[in-house]
Amino acid sequence: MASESVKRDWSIKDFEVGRPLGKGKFGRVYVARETKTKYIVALKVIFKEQIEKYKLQHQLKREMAIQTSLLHPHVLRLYGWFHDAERIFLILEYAHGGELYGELQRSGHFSEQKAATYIASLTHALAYCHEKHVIHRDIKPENLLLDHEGRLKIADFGWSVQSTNKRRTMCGTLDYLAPEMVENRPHDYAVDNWTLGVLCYEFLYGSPPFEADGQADTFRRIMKVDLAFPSTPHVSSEAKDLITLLLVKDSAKRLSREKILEYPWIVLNADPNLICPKYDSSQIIC
Ligand SMILES: Cc1nn(C)cc1-c1nc2c(-c3cnn(Cc4ccccc4)c3)c(Cl)cnc2[nH]1
Repeated sequence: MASESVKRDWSIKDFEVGRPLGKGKFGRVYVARETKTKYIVALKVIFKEQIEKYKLQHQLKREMAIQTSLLHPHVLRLYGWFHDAERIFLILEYAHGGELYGELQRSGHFSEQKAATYIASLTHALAYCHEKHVIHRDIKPENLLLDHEGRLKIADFGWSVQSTNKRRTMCGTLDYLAPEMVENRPHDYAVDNWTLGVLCYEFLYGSPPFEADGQADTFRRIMKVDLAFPSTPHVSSEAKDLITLLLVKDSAKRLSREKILEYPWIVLNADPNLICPKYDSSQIIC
């Protein structure tokens, strides 16, 4: 996709569209093959009518601008886009390994090695995003994909923002919300650190730490940081300590990205073969 990805006049004729991969509220994602190069991509099809109905033009433009600008091995690439009368097409990197959420549902929970590898991958990706003043704000297992070697890829920047000023107003989805987002207070990069704590817990126990029957109960549990660790032999006290250092109500006191990557449980368990701090100059960036 190297030279083609800078092509300005893509159309649906440039692709052989295959099976649907998933569906979101505003459209579906299909696997597709670029006809000339045979390059496999994911084609996200969004209906203009839906975007107009929910007044999401600005959010979609922001998602596209942000994801196009991000170049990191653990962030799904947005190679380009095009549109016709009814639809907008996003040409996305295809993640051959599918949705991490499906793997978590099938296995029930991950090993400490797999959980630490995914948390380290996410931390590198977030460090990169935060350097570019991007807060994802909606990291959850449903937005995480895997490549053919099992490397994690963050997808769907629909709720991310380019944060030039320090604090932002609220949005986001339930179980992964930091307290400052639940209270609709301005928030910054530290919300993604909280989410790393929620995800580490969910990777190891199979469900998020503040899960409850209704939204009000989940909100209350988040605000109280009502954190409990079921007794199980497959989760070490070191893992629980890391989660506890991330799920801190005061955002300024959450473990920093640098400290996460140096944390002994991460260093001991993460697989360096599946973690890419960044693209190096020798890698061909399509
Ligand atoms: C599923 C699946 N199974 N296998 C073997 C590969 C995949 C795969 N899926 C993707 C996908 C993919 C699919 N659905 N979704 C979820 C979604 C759908 C619509 C709007 C927003 C989010 C992402 C992508 Cl983008 C990019 N690459 C993908 N690869």
